[in-house]
Amino acid sequence: MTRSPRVLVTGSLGQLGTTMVETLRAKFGNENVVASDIKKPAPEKRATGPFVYADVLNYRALEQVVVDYGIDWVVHFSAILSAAGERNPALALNVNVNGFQNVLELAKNHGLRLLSPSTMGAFGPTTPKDATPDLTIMRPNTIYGISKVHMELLGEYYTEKYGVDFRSLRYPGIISADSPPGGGTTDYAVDIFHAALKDNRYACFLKHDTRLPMAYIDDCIVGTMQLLEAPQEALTQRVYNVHACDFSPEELAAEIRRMHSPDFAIEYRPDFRQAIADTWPRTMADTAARNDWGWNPIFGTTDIVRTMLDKLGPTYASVNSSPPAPADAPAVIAQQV
Ligand SMILES: NC(=O)C1=CN([C@@H]2O[C@H](COP(=O)(O)OP(=O)(O)OC[C@H]3O[C@@H](n4cnc5c(N)ncnc54)[C@H](O)[C@@H]3O)[C@@H](O)[C@H]2O)C=CC1
Ligand SMILES: CC(=O)[C@H](N)C(=O)O
Repeated sequence: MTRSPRVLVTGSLGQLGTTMVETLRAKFGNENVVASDIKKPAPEKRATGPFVYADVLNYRALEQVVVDYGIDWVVHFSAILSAAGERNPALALNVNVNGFQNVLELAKNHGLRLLSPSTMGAFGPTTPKDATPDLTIMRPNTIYGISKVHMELLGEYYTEKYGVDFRSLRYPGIISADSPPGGGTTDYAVDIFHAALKDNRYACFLKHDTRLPMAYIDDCIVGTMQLLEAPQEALTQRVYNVHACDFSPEELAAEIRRMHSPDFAIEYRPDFRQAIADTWPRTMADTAARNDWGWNPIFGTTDIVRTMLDKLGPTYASVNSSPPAPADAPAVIAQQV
């Protein structure tokens, strides 16, 4: 392909889609990246390039976008995450299974490259928890995990049977200051920064010692671009573990105390998300991703904490220094963060 690929991003208004669209547009040109979701974009997002309202459950609507815009590649980010999925398993099953099947059929029928991320949540309680390999026991007990195993296997099947260029990475929890998380078990690792800067205290929904794999958004997006652009012949498998760092809530809180405030207070009130986290790996082995297409994350826990505090700090500094809002004014925090 000599011209820039034309890329469709589903779920473009979610936590990862927001940054992925910006990155793709910077690389391939605004007009070559079509953002889509079932929400209304803010005017500033709409201004940077094409946006279409498209439900991934509607095959014809997706196909029309592919035909109208001459799409070559699809980055499929529409999904219902782990905690939201346990709240509404029927919705998660529908979006994650039927939505993915639609996108996969589209890739088959129109010769598209398809990147659809998986997750550490595709592993389950009987999976080895440390240095979890790419190939191991996968018997998740969340609807999110079950739907992602289905996605991985079906993608591989379409590659084998129909030659679809399907690619996937099993992300750890992703931490970003730029867009809010969408209903996952690792959301605490974003929420904690907002709470630290706003109130200097946080009530964590996971236990103090729950160690999970994590990555900063910049590493996540760089790695996703690397896999998306890798030559077919470099890929020895279709689905890759990626790991950047791992920590527990108490370790994260200690770093926040060190870098932000020694008085930062955290209490632990585990809820239903603890049972989900308990089934996930503590660390993942990602040698194949490093060897095949150059996965090489640079943000460790300390870097993440410093970056999150630096990026979010100014917003809260201005909020905290504002005069008290009148009782009937809308919440400033909700508007700005
Ligand atoms: N954020 C994270 O920590 C991780 C994310 N992932 C995966 O990365 C992908 C993106 O995740 P996030 O951006 O965090 O999710 P998110 O929940 O922030 O965004 C998902 C987007 O999908 C859209 N969506 C939902 N139903 C739809 C439908 N029927 N049609 C079209 N769009 C629909 C939502 O409106 C939302 O904007 C997902 O596949 C997720 O499983 C995997 C591991 C970690
Ligand atoms: C790890 C994920 O897939 C996501 N962040 C979630 O917690 O559901």
